[in-house]
Amino acid sequence: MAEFPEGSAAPMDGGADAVERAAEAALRPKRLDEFVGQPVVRDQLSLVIEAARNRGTPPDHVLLSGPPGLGKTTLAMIIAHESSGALRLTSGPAIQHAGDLAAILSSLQEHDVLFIDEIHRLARPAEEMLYLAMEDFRVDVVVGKGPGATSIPLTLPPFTVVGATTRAGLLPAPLRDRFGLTAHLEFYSAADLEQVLRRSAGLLQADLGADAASELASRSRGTPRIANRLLRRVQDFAQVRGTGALDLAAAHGALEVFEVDRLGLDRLDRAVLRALCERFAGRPVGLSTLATTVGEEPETVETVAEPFLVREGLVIRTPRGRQATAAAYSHLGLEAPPSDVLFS
Ligand SMILES: Nc1ncnc2c1ncn2[C@@H]1O[C@H](COP(=O)(O)OP(=O)(O)OP(=O)(O)O)[C@@H](O)[C@H]1O
Repeated sequence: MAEFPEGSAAPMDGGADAVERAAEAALRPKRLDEFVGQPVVRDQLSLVIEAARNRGTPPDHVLLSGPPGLGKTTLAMIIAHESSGALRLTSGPAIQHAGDLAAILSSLQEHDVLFIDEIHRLARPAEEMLYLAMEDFRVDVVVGKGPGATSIPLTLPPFTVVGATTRAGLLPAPLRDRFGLTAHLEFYSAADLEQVLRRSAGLLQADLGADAASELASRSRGTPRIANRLLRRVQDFAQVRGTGALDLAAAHGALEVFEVDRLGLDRLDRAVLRALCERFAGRPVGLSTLATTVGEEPETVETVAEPFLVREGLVIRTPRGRQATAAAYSHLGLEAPPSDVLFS
């Protein structure tokens, strides 16, 4: 299991390199009152954390769901910070065997916050071990093999599990039920993203123009991670090809170089839309066929591209598959097929 100093990055984004991750970590809010937007989730967490603090117990287990880059890891770090616990990070795919989880659980200290990213990908035996640990603060450690194996019950100190998932629907009900608080993170409004950008520019000691902030906010796919990345690309552009100022011209220049379109869609988003509109001519398409067409994993299409395209009304999910809407055609500058094809 990886342990990271508070505020450092989790090993969460296969595509981001170490430099990007370090830059991301530097911009992470450390306290709940620095966390922008998501007022419902913030309010719920603040209540749970304060009540636990008053009781002298760790906060109840928390499940965070939502698309990538909306702040799940950041919130886990904040929960640890606000409840004066140490943060321990791991992920569902990193736990291959129940023994891996037993080792992690048996090393926990009182008030630790155990963050399990992609918790929907935990193997079944580990999942069952986690039920017991979350409910009774107990783990059965198996010693030896075969008929001579014995199980030694181990009492764990009180701790908090923060689970993160992009696919809450895949979590088995018994695991979901062990979380005292389930919070869903929504895409951010442009106004919230402007605030994220202003805060990040302040930390980077960069003077971000108001119109540049507003332009970047509206092109960040409702996602703070993307807003922060765009900000850094605007800094690059301003430094190399601009006047040094983070103004609207530098924002437009960077957005063009990095092929971010009017709605903030990126290469994968547009590939999905093009496949639905051109290749499949507006007919419903199954997820795996769509993923193969754009050369991505089905899970990536479903969790990374699709939620925003659906929110923007460019794609709809029907029982027969994914379908482009008339707005998708219009966004790509294509003529939409007759409505009896589009909504057949
Ligand atoms: N509400 C927020 N206010 C300010 N910054 C935020 C907020 N949410 C996220 N960020 C910033 O966005 C970046 C990505 O956030 P984070 O890593 O927590 O997302 P995530 O949901 O855990 O993503 P993933 O599912 O890919 O692991 C971080 O650098 C963080 O600083």
